[in-house]
Order: sequence, then structure tokens, then C-alpha cells
Amino acid sequence: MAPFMDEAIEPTPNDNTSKPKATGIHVLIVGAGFAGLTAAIECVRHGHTAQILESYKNTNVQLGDIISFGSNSSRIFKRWPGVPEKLDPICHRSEKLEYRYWNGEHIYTQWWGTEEENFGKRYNGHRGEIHKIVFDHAVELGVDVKLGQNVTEYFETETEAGVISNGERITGDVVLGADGVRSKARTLVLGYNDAPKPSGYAVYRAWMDSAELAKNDLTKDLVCNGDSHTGWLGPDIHFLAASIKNGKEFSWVFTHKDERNVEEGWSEPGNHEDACKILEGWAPAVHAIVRMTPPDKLVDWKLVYRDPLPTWVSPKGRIALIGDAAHPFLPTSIQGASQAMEDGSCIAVCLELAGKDSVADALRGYEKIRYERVRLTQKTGETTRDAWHKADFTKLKENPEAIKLKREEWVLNHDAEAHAYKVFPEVLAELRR
Ligand SMILES: Cc1cc2nc3c(=O)[nH]c(=O)nc-3n(C[C@H](O)[C@H](O)[C@H](O)COP(=O)(O)OP(=O)(O)OC[C@H]3O[C@@H](n4cnc5c(N)ncnc54)[C@H](O)[C@@H]3O)c2cc1C
Repeated sequence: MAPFMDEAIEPTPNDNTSKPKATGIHVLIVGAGFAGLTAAIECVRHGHTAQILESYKNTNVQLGDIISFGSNSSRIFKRWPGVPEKLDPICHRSEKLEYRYWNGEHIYTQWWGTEEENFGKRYNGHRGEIHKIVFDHAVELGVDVKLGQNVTEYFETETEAGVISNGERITGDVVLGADGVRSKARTLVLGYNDAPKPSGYAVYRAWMDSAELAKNDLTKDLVCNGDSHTGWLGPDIHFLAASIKNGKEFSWVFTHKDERNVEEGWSEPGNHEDACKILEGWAPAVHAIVRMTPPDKLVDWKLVYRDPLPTWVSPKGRIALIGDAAHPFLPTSIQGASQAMEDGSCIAVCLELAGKDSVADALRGYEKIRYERVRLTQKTGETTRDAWHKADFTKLKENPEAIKLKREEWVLNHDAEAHAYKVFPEVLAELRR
């Protein structure tokens, strides 16, 4: 059985009621995305000190649009006092996802009704808004976040690890490379540059005010009855739209085939004509959504692909990759951010249990605990994309289950912190055998 498959959720030793015992471990983290911030927060919760170096100069620019956190990561948010209360009002609320054919005809409605009872809360909201809440929480906890830091080199010795940032040498007991899909830490860990490949897909994306949509007969139903969630499916294309904040704001993403060999980026402008051309023959409501998107809100995001890495840990065991730096996800997995958070939760426990003299064992243990779970979760992104893009559209009404978003217990019921406490001693013994 893979180390993560035993899903029993047990009480975790760290229940926030007492100050954690200081371990003396200093964790240096590159990148203040969800992977880096979670790792820092969790490290402080487990008695380590944490410092983050982030290249963005300020947190005012809230790039991105919709991002999803499943119950496996809302379980992590729940342990951060005050954070769930701040997330609740800004996140999407609807009880169902309505699937339609590309021409607008209804196929199937998937009800979430019991999902929260079975698995727990999930949060879908604006990446920038959720990021600010988590960022502020990290700072409140005492994480030292340094902005405007461009990390250009990583290094490690038998006794420390470090980086060169803005020309300055900064060290820690370990370094976590949470520097996203274009990670430089990855080159040190692998010993070569792992260039991304075109995935064959691109995504038009937008987040906007919904006032104009509310005035249009084709789109008003999507925003005038509280939050809604609709997916239009066609051969090799899916178009998902959600209203948020009681219908006041609106987000849509539309994934389609695209063989261009280009860079990923969260701020590349999209072209309305190009988008509508790909949607020829699609429902008028879909065209109306695209046409009513303000030009400065339309992003053309090229989805690149990376093969699973052979390892996430550097040769001397003092540098580990976490989040997208280690394992980028397809958006259809709806797990990229959640898995990035699980990494941080797991690594903080491994460091606590291994202790300051054995940090390399902690990082190697983290990889052992996380690798197979992450790989299988990544696969779910391909499965969902293929179920939607390659569906037999003539038979969907007879078998709508084929397009249903799978809500897997082994993904959503996982508690990364409890699990790490449970399996690390065994993993450590195996590493030392
Ligand atoms: C601007 C932006 C917008 C995004 N928008 C969305 C979205 O709308 N929907 C969605 O599902 N996902 C979005 N993502 C991706 C999503 O946040 C990640 O897939 C997921 O949360 C995993 O997070 P991560 O921390 O591993 O990586 P990221 O969120 O990519 O964070 C990596 C961080 O490392 C920093 N960094 C990179 N290189 C260096 C360096 N050399 N020195 C210092 N710092 C460095 C980056 O500035 C970034 O803040 C976005 C990512 C970014 C960076």
C-alpha cells in the first residue's frame, strides 16, 4: 500500500492551544505563493523559524483569477486562526454544477449537496484575494517575508543550504524552493535545466464585475440568482463559468487545443476575436460572456507541461522543491494549490520529528511520503480533461456520470499533517535501513 493510502484522520498533536517547542531549525523559503506561504506558516506552527524571499516588490498587484482549494487544503486553513472566517465571504457558493452541450442544451446537473458533509469545506475564489489573506496571516505569525528578492543561485554544504538573492548570500538549515513553474531551484536539484514542453492546450481566462452580464438577456440568469456554476462541453474544448459574491463578480475559463510553443504567464492579454473564432457554433450565451469581458480582463494563458521529476530533493538533502516547482498540475485536477499546501504541512512535521541534526532525513522523508500521492493526483487532471474533451457527445445523456467531476475520498479526505505524524517514523526507519 502506498504510504498515503491509509486515510484515517487522527487528532494532530499541534492543536494551536500551546506554543510549539522551538526546534532551532531555520527554514529559508524562495517564493511566497501558496506553497511557500503554507510551508512558512506550518513551519512556525511546528516550532521552526521561517524566512521567505519573494521576487514581487509589493502585494498590491493581485494577478490571477479563480483558484480552488479542496477540503484536503481547507483542513489546513482551518488550523490558522481567523483565516476561514476571512475566506468565507469572498468565496463561491453554489450547490451544483450544470453541464451543457456546446450549443447550450442541458446535459446534467451535479449536486454538491452532501459533499461538504462528506469531505468538509472547499474554497473557490479570486487568487489575489485569497493570497492576501494567507500572506497577512504569515506575517502576523512572525514569518519574515522579504519582497523584491530575486534569487539567482542555490547552494548547499553538509551543514547548511542557501541562496544568492539580489547579490546577497542568505542561508538556513534547509531551503525550500517554492518558486513555481519556472523554478530555478529545480535546476540545482536535478543537475540540469528541465525545460517545459507545450501541453497542446491553452486557456482563456477572466475575472470581472458582473453588472453588464446582469443587463443582458443571454447571461442574466448566470448572475442574478446568487452564485451559479456552469460548464459547456464540446469536442476538445471546455468552458467553465462561475459567479461569486452573490453573483456580483464573474469568472470564466475556457480550455482549448493550442499547439503554439510559447511561455506561460498570468498577464498575457487575450484577443476576443481569436477566442470567439474557436467557439464558432457555440451557445450565444458563451459568445456574449466573451464579448462582454473588458479587454484588460482577458488573459491568454498557455498551458505548458513538465514530466514528473525523478526527485524533489537535492543531492545533500538540504534543498527540497515544493508546490508547482516540484509538480505542476493541469487545471482540470482542481488540486494544484491544495497539493502545494499539503507539501508545506507535511514538510513542517517531518522537520519537527527528524530534528535539527537530521534535516536531510526530513526532506527525503517528505519526498517519500508525498511523491506517489502527488503523481496519482496529477493523473486525475488528465482523466477529467479527457472525460470532458473526448466524451462521446452522442451518448452523454444516457451516461452523464461519464462527465461528472470525481470527488475522490483518497484525495479530499486526506489530512497532510496527521498523516505525516503517523507515517514519518516508519519512513525514517526505512530511509536509515
Ligand atoms: C501571478 C500568479 C497568478 C496565478 N493565478 C492563478 C489562477 O488564477 N488560478 C490558478 O488556479 N492558479 C493560479 N496561479 C498558480 C497557482 O498559484 C499555483 O499553481 C499553486 O497555487 C501552487 O503555488 P506555488 O506556490 O507552488 O507557485 P506560485 O503560485 O507560482 O508561486 C511561486 C512564487 O515564487 C516567486 N518566485 C519565482 N521565482 C523566484 C525567484 N527567482 N526569486 C524569488 N521569488 C521567486 C513567484 O513570484 C511566485 O510568487 C497563479 C500563479 C501566479 C504566480
